[in-house]
Amino acid sequence: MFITFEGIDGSGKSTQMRHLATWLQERGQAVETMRDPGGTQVAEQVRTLLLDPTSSLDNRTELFLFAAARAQLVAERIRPALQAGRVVLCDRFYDSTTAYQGGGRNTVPRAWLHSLHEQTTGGLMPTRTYLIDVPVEEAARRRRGESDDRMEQEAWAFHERVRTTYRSLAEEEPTRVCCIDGTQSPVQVQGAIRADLKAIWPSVGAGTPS
Ligand SMILES: Nc1ncnc2c1ncn2[C@@H]1O[C@H](COP(=O)(O)OP(=O)(O)OP(=O)(O)O)[C@@H](O)[C@H]1O
Ligand SMILES: Cc1cn([C@H]2C[C@H](O)[C@@H](COP(=O)(O)O)O2)c(=O)[nH]c1=O
Repeated sequence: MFITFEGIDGSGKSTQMRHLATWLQERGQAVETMRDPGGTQVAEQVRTLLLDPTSSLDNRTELFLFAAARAQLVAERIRPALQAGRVVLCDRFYDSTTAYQGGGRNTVPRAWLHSLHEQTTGGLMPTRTYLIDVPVEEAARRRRGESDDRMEQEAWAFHERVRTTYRSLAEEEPTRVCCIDGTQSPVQVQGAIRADLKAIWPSVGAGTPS
């Protein structure tokens, strides 16, 4: 089972992934958590370059660096973990490229992004994706006081385009992308995620409740 968490910066997806990992582990599942970009030595180095506010990157360079980090993460960690029967939880994945480099920057057409993903990862897609949807204002409020990485310094309109693209992905792929109202309390958001997961994976809810 491969589950990803998506949303604009500050939406609360990392918080939700942490809580879901704990819940699954309490139910006896072998869980591996990771983040994209990152999760391997090489991909963490690429992440540092990508998110450094002083990095001046051409849009195409940025796209290829995200794709390179993901290729490494898939080869080194995600595929081996899935093959070993573990549950993989990943903070962001390919949908982030569609939303940020596609919707946000309009770097290259969507079909081109798909074929880059096919070539670099074999087209691996999550079983289920939780899109934590919050308005841009709310996400900015939640991020206040935290260090701003390069993408977070983008203009308001950029983040609006990213959010719009995410929401359209949820409409286009309702069997994979589950859009959750992220303005609710963390407990309520987690409840919605667990309810959805139990519906698509009934045996997971049968474990000892926390
Ligand atoms: N449902 C919520 N309501 C209010 N605050 C929240 C909620 N979920 C998370 N937060 C707070 O918002 C901030 C951002 O949360 P988190 O780090 O989980 O978001 P994120 O989407 O992973 O952010 P980023 O993409 O910037 O890493 C944290 O201070 C967190 O405690
Ligand atoms: C995978 C991926 C990520 N991004 C952006 C989205 C965020 O601004 C950062 C990652 O930071 P986070 O704290 O881990 O959320 O990178 C992107 O633009 N394209 C991608 O493919």
